[in-house]
Amino acid sequence: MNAEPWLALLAGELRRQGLADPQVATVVADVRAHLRDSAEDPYRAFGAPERYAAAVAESLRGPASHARPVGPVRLQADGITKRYGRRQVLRDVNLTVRAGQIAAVVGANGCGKSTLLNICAGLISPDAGTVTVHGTLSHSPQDGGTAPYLLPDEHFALVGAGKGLTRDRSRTAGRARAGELGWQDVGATLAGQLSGGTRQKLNLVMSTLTEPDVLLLDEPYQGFDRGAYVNLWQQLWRLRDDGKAIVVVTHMLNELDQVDIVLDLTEANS
Ligand SMILES: Nc1ncnc2c1ncn2[C@@H]1O[C@H](COP(=O)(O)OP(=O)(O)OP(=O)(O)O)[C@@H](O)[C@H]1O
Repeated sequence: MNAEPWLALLAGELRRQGLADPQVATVVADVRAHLRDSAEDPYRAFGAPERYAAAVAESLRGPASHARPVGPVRLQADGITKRYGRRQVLRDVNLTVRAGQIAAVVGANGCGKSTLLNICAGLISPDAGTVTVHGTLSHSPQDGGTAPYLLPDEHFALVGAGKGLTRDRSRTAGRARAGELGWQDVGATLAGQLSGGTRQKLNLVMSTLTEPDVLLLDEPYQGFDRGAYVNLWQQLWRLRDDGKAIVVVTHMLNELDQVDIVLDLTEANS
């Protein structure tokens, strides 16, 4: 659908909220890119423009004021630099996340968010810099990660087996996590035949099933409807309260006041 009328309303509301023109342009460009990539209806993805604008404005006014108890460092990325051929993607990026913290990695399309997550997950090497992980780690990539000819329960069993869980316990735990995301009818549909949003929920459940100390999530809400999106953040806040260190790549700026660290890679690389 044509998202431009919704984006025009958003821009007007952001200005009314007191954002400067460059900030408005950045927010609108990010949202436009997200809508283009996801092909989602803006009302479904972001809700009413005035409400989204109000939430973004509140996020940008400052980080969460409530002090939260945090634990030891779980993930430390120091001086991460990466180039692909001539293209410098990451330049001296630093990120420290402690137990009980959520870090949001934000920035324009192509600024290196997934690259940073892949480096933190150990999937690719940086040209310079180090990543130290204290504890177990799980990574939920932006796409892929599920096997099209396996059932959701079989995914749970495979992941659970890695942690020594029986098939039954894995299925029970997986279905419970799925239920928290509003996915109740985990049944006989192969992963390849699930809707995109439901497949993303499967990805997310697999990532959290083993109770990792560090959870890396790359745009985990893609294809989610509004209810599932809300459930996702509630699940992340619960995991944070349980002492997990979470890094989430997001284009959804309205939740930034609910995270502990914001790493803007567009700014970091400029
Ligand atoms: N294996 C690769 N080889 C060459 N270039 C790559 C490779 N992977 C990523 N890039 C490039 O590096 C840049 C950063 O990509 P990355 O996927 O990390 O960005 P991103 O911030 O996650 O983007 P988006 O918001 O669109 O998901 C892009 O220009 C991309 O084309």
